[in-house]
Amino acid sequence: MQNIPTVTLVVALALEDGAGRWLMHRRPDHKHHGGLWEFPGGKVESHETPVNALVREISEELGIIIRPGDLTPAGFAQEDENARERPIVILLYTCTRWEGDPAALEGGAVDWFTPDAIAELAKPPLDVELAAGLMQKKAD
Ligand SMILES: Nc1nc2c([nH]c(=O)n2[C@@H]2O[C@H](COP(=O)(O)OP(=O)(O)OP(=O)(O)O)[C@@H](O)[C@H]2O)c(=O)[nH]1
Repeated sequence: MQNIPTVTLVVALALEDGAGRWLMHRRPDHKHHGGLWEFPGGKVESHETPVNALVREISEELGIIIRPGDLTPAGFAQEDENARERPIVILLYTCTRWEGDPAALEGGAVDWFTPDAIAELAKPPLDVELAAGLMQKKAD
C-alpha cells in the first residue's frame, strides 16, 4: 500500500529565557502568513522525527543549537480537517537551554515577549491556540 501523508506535520519551539519571556518570529512578508508572529519551526520532512526536524529548523532559522533532550512537549494545534487537502498539525515544544544568539536568518524578525505581549501580537490562528494553551500550562 502506498504511504500517502494525510496531514502536514509542523513542529514549533517555545524558547523561554530566564525572565519569563518567549522568543517569537515574524514571518517574512512574501511567505504564507507573512508579517504574522509565530513560534519558530517548520515542516517535518519524511525522513525525520519531530524532534530532529525541530533541531534542524531552529538551526537554519535562528542559528542556535538546541538538544533533543532539552525539548519538552507542550501541546499541539490542528487545522480543521476540511481546511485543505493536507491540514496542518503543529506540535509545540518548550526549551530553556540553547547555544548561540537567536537571529532571523531566513528573513523577518525575532524578539522576546512576555505572555501579555504575545497575547497582543498578530498571529496565525493556530498560534493563537498554541500561545493560549502554553500560558495556561505555565499558570497551572
Ligand atoms: N513554523 C511555524 N509554522 C506555522 C506556525 N503556525 C502556523 O500556522 N504555521 C504554518 O505552518 C506551515 C509551516 O511552514 P514553514 O514555512 O514555517 O515551514 P518550512 O520552512 O519547512 O516550509 P517551506 O520551506 O515550504 O517554506 C506554514 O504554512 C505556516 O504558516 C508556527 O507557529 N510556526
